[in-house]
Amino acid sequence: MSVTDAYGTTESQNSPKPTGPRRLATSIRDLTKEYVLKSETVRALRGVSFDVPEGDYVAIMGPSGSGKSTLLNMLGCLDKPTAGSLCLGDDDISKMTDDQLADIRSQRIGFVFQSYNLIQQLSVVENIQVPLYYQGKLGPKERQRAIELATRVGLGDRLDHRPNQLSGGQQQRVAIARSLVNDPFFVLADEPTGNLDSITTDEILAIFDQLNEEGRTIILVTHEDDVALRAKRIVRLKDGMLHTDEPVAESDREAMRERHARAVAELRARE
Ligand SMILES: Nc1ncnc2c1ncn2[C@@H]1O[C@H](COP(=O)(O)OP(=O)(O)OP(=O)(O)O)[C@@H](O)[C@H]1O
Repeated sequence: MSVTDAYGTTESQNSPKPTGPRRLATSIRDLTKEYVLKSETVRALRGVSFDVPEGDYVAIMGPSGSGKSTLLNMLGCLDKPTAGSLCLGDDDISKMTDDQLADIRSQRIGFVFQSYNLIQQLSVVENIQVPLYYQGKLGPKERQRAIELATRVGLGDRLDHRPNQLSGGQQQRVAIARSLVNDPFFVLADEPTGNLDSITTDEILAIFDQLNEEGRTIILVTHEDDVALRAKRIVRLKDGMLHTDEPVAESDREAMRERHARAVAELRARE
């Protein structure tokens, strides 16, 4: 299946990005998801609509049961909506076959999970290459790209280490590098700092800041206000509906970055 962008052009990994109006990384319209159980139907999403332009940095929040994981599953092409649409470029995932969903999931979505989800038997470089493996792309060029990404996230001196020889923060860096290897529509991060201490959380959020400054689109699910306030925009779900969708003022983002940096400096001084 070819993957086309919002202008109908087929994208390749290195295709130059056209200038002009901002393209959409994803467009969500009246997204509805119902789970049919024996005795009841759970309406997990009830008509959610919003767009994510390329280069945006969105935090998705909401109380337990509000539909965040359900939305994340669809953004990650792990599940299809009951009604409504979710477009990645011009492709609506609700119209895709399971095979097409699997292709787009492995080729154009970058996942970062709370629990890193690395393969213990593989080295840092090999873990970063895993999404390419599923496309049969494992030549020297791809290995070089994985090495560059490892170096990019500060693991240039850990290329042959296994996950169990790395700290939690280093493992999450591997996961971030892996998420970028396919030049994804967006990086989809599910509570990426949930298992990390505050120093490491700040380091990981700094990597996201940097990636976003370079134009990467980031969609992140979090329960933590401090993490959400590093994003450019916060979408809140409530009872399966979009409750609020608000930009984060640059001054608030900067204040949060400074607060994190101060906290890290204080912790380091105590060590
Ligand atoms: N596979 C499923 N079958 C039936 N109901 C489900 C299923 N998955 C989720 N739900 C229900 O859909 C609603 C939304 O769940 P979801 O997991 O998306 O919420 P959430 O915001 O991610 O919650 P949390 O923050 O606790 O992870 C809940 O009422 C949940 O019980």
